[in-house]
Amino acid sequence: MTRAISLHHVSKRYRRAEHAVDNVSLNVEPGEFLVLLGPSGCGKSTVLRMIAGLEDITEGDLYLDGEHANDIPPSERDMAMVFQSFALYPNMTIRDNIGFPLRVQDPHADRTPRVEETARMLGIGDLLDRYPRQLSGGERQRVAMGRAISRRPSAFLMDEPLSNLDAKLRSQLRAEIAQLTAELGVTTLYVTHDQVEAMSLGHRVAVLRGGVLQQVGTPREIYALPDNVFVAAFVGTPRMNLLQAVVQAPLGRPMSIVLGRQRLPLPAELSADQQLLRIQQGRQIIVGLRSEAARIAPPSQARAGEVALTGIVQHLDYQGHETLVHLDTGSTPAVVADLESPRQQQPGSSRRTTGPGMLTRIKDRALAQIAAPVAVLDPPKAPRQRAVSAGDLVVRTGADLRLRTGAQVPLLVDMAQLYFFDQLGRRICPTPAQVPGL
Ligand SMILES: Nc1ncnc2c1ncn2[C@@H]1O[C@H](COP(=O)(O)OP(=O)(O)OP(=O)(O)O)[C@@H](O)[C@H]1O
Repeated sequence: MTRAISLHHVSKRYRRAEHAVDNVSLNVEPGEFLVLLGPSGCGKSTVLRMIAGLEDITEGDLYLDGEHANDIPPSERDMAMVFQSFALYPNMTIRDNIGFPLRVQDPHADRTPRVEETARMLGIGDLLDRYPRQLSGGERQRVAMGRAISRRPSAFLMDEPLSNLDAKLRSQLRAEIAQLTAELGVTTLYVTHDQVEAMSLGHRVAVLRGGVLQQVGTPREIYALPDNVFVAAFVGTPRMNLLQAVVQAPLGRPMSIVLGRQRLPLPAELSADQQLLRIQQGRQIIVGLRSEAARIAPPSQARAGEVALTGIVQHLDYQGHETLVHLDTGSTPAVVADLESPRQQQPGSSRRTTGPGMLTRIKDRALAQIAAPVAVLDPPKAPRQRAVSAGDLVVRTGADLRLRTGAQVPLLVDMAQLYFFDQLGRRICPTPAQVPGL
């Protein structure tokens, strides 16, 4: 049997500390693979542990198959957890490790068929008589998985099970986990801070920040229609470029988006989506563009819907099959609070910042209005003193394009691929109707 798991306005506070999990509501369908994604400390493990019954729920309700489950003891929830650390019994063989939950369930039952079938599914059938110390990290994590699945629980709760493994093994085991859980058809909640893992594994992904659920959707929805700048910046590699901008909508003249010292003209005939920007006239907004939304090419090669900018090459990030070009276009990146690895400014940068006091005040004010997104913008008309920077825009090019740092290059931006977010970081457009194939 596989379970439906439902959280209704669930919060967790550890003693008097602030919320580790704040008013999370989430439905996981039977047989679904749902990934909880977010930076370190955002409350992912706490959500998982509350579902497992290892943590009390401070407020709100948990339902398992529709039954109120806040007070059901962990042993009666019929769930199996897999942790980051393998935690195998060192003095037991692999056979006994995998069979251990079955022994607890029924000491007299013949465990052999189930243990051998489980080991076969995980490709460790030939390791059953070894001890954990005689296995590699990947093999040990397979055994840990085997122990979780041997008694066929109704749900798997996996807490960063692959994070101790090297990249190659991680990607191999990721594929195996996807296959295995699909084969077993068991509801799975999987915690990770790795967006690549989340996007490749989850039927749906739930993004958390600071204990607050930001967005739940299929990987495609999360990538194509991020609800706010946090999700936009957290999902996708390289990170979405997020630039501070101002909307100019003069009466009787075409609208444009001012990005520092350059501007993006909008067509005279605005799409329904672009009309939504009109009410932002004169306000600061955030423009988001993924690195594939702009290309290095002269205005003469512009296709319909592309507009020209220029940038100065700051840094070339050679990736083998492509190069990521870091450019300075004279605009100012928006700061997204709580991102694990915000884009660093290079040493020597003397760009004016708002300072920690100001940042905190703006952030607090934003949080007071909405519990979710926070973007921090420079105050309007802040004098900009720019020196060396890591650039404000990253663009992909073919690896064979020869560029040198310091050179000015022409850019073409595909206006159809832009995202616009309001001052608090909430998406204004595109609207779902504008994104085909979702
Ligand atoms: N037992 C505890 N007592 C007090 N605070 C705790 C406890 N466990 C977790 N926290 C706090 O709750 C918040 C959420 O922690 P949690 O472990 O759920 O985050 P996470 O997203 O899983 O992080 P990571 O990816 O680093 O494991 C953090 O601020 C953490 O310090």
